[in-house]
Amino acid sequence: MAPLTLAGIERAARDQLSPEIWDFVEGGSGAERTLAANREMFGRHAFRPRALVDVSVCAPAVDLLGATLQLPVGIAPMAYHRLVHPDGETATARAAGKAGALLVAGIFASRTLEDIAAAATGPLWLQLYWLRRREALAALVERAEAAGYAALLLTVDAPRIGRRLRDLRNGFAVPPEIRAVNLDPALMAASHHAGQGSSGIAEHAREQFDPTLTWADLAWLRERSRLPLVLKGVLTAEDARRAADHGVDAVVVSNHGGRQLDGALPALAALPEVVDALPPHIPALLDGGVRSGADIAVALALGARAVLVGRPAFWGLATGGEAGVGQVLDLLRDELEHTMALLGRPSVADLDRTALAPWPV
Ligand SMILES: Cc1cc2nc3c(=O)[nH]c(=O)nc-3n(C[C@H](O)[C@H](O)[C@H](O)COP(=O)(O)O)c2cc1C
Ligand SMILES: CCCCCCC(=O)C(=O)O
Repeated sequence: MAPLTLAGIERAARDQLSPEIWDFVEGGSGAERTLAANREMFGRHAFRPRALVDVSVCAPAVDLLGATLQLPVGIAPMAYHRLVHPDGETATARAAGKAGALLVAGIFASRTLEDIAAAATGPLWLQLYWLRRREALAALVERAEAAGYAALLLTVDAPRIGRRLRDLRNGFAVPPEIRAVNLDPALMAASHHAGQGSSGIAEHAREQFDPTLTWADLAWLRERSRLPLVLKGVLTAEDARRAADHGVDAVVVSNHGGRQLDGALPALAALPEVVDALPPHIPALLDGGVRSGADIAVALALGARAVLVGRPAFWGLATGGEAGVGQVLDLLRDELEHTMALLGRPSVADLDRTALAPWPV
């Protein structure tokens, strides 16, 4: 029987992957408090269902930066999809397109930006880290525009890589046959070697990520591209207001899936203050701990325009390539429509804070 929950797909994925890769995917930073809290926050909300509403048609479609998503879900940017399946990002792109979901390809994609774009049939964004070598960034932006990417997403919660104890203990390094093919190999050398008590990921970031990045630098990126700009890693009202002041087009409320600052606010807890601080024309997305359609309904009710899922996409990819990612997205769609029907809120516009109450303790 096909898995009935994402947890079933997660269990199957664990059997497919080596312990080191499993730890890299699943792990968080420090004591993994934020990783756990991302999930726990969803359990703090109860639904307030309304009766006698016509729910014969439940429509989860939303508009996002000029595109329609049939499913208010995107696949979060993740490095190296080929770590978990030989087809890598092109399989993910095909599955996202079929499901009407967004794909955010990562700067450390293991397939070329052009191959990913050719496989994509839905909205496609490119994620960037701010590298010290700005000319490498500029070249990527130019390629992304030419290949038809619809937005640039800049990750702003990683001036350095979080202390991921599992990776440090495992001495995790990216296997030599898996490459960030869109970047000069010389830039990526450190990611393939783990020093004593370190990981290749941490070494690479120390060498290549620019920790001097500030709000003033966003103008440099704006000058190089007319694509909408999305900031990922906003957790406070203060930063949401600054993002709006700097003309950002959308933000992702995210703590990087608990992989960066351990002890940072759970993403769902930060969502209302960010939404309330943004002007209505700037949408907020949320990622971190979304594992079911009911979770998506909670996030939308708290004001997210859409959610991103990270690890679940890798579970699907590991277990079945394109079909596996499709299974994850189809499950999320079925569960979301089911929740909307039983909640008496048949469209996304009906999902607002009146749909929720604090879970009674
Ligand atoms: C294996 C893995 C690789 C990731 N790589 C990136 C990346 O390259 N850039 C980035 O902005 N976020 C990266 N993330 C974070 C995700 O974009 C996202 O914020 C997080 O996975 C959401 O939490 P979830 O996994 O609980 O859904 C990565 C996450 C994982 C699990
Ligand atoms: C080798 C480059 C660093 C990849 C970092 C990927 C990432 O953001 C993650 O959370 O892992």
